Amino acid sequence: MARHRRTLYWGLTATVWCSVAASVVPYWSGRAVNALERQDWHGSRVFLGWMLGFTVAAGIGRYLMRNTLIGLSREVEREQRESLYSYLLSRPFAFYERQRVGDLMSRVGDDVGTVRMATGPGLMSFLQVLSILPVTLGLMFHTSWRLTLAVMLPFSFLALGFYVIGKWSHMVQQKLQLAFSALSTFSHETISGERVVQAFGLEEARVAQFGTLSRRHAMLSMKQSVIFSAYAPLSALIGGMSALVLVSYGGNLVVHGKLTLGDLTAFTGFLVALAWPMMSLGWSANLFQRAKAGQERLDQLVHSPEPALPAADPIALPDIPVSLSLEGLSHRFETGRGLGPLDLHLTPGDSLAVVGGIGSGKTLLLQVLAGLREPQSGRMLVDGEPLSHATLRRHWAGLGWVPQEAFLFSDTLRVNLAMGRPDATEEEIWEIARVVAMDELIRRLPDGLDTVVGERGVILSGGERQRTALARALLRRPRLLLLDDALSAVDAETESRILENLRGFLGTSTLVLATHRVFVAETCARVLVLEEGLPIQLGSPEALAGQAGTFARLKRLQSLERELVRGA
Ligand SMILES: Nc1ncnc2c1ncn2[C@@H]1O[C@H](COP(=O)(O)OP(=O)(O)OP(=O)(O)O)[C@@H](O)[C@H]1O
Repeated sequence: MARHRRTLYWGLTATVWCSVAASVVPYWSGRAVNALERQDWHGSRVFLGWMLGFTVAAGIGRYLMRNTLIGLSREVEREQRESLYSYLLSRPFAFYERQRVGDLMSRVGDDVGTVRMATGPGLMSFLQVLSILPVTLGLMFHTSWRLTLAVMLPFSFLALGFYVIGKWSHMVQQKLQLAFSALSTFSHETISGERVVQAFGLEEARVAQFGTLSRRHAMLSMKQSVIFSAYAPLSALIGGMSALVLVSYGGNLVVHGKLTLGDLTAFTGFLVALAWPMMSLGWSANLFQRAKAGQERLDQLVHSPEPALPAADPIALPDIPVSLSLEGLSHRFETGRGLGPLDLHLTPGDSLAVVGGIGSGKTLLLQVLAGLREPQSGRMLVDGEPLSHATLRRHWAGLGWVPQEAFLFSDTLRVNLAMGRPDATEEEIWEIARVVAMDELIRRLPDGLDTVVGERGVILSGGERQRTALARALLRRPRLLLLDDALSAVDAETESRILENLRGFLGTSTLVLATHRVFVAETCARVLVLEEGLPIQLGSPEALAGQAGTFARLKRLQSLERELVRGA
């Protein structure tokens, strides 16, 4: 809000204007009644004129106040959402391993919304009370200090009531937001995995689980509504008590000639003018409690321990492939599984295949080489320089990384392909399409390169998505290409063709690929075999095939398998 001080001052000015004008109306109505009592027709008309004038002024002030303050809250909401969005995009890989998407969505959506309600309607009501109270109270004291003290006495209980209800509301709101986040996480997961849910007939169980979470959310919402609805009756009770005091004590003062009838009328107007702001004070206190709980959750999110990624500035890269060295590198999880310790050296233009069983650490190694995962011990040198926060963007600028799960955006094929090279020409795109053997496919698509591929590339098959992801990486002409089982969904024949094409296309780029297929590994100059995260064999495929060990065993098995397939 501090950034919008000027708008805030304008809003505050409009609020004061509106409140002062509204508070003064009863004063003129009192004077008009007194004039009528004296049968001073001219005076009463003048006073009624003033009344009308201030009512119009209050109306204009109210319009400006709402326009400025509610508009400001929408602006602050937009800024908060955008800054959260760019905050999220500047988080490293480790941050996302801890997060649940549904929870993030509920924070960026719901929690930001609670903050807006406080900075908009909440703040406006609060400012209205602050500005209306001194003027109205001043006029009331000026008219009769005895009656002012008497009618204001019940209002002191209101503050106590609001305090107790506010504390309770904050507690419930924290639980409510957690319940909403659980609901949102669960539904996001179910909808993302909808095919698995349906294929395994899990609908009923998921619906029942959703029902449990939804009931908890509904129960807490009801509780919050009950708390919220306590404000109005409490305010009405206190307001009623004040009116009772006004009629009994004020009437008594009029009877004994200590107060005029006009003053009593003015007091009624003052009480009406005070009633709404006093009632809305409870409402705005509740909004502040909700916003406090929401902002606490947003603060937790933006105080993550991981440092932000360095800014993505344009980088000029050397025109030669990368050299990489891993020295005593290790990354182990709490379970003891993981990678390393490992020493490895890759000269510029080297090609290495990483082979191993399920969970042997292939993906982890590629994530470390990609600079996505920081190793717990040891270090990685890129072109002889340790990879650090300062050199990370430089490393990424020359990197082509194709993960196991190809991720496509719900845009055209062209946008998905040219994501890392928006300036790529039509010829370049087609050249790459031929390398990854998808030129035929593109021609068959209804709008060719301009076909929209749907969410996560739903209109493409797994193998087609993988080839698109590979083409996207190749279009960048990377100095280092990392393929994490990137063609696992492509048939063996097409994979051989793509690898053949790749050899010609890549030229001297440094290549590391993780694979389960021996014939893929054989296209590389060297093979590293991992077991339980440890290197158990390293050498040329020919040398490893001649040694007794995992690689030779895998080669025998897979050759047999291929013979059988060919025979069939
Ligand atoms: N975020 C994580 N938290 C805990 N353990 C993990 C995490 N990521 C990976 N692991 C563990 O580290 C080990 C190596 O995982 P990795 O994904 O590198 O295997 P992989 O060789 O690529 O397997 P696959 O061939 O099945 O893809 C596995 O035992 C896995 O359970």
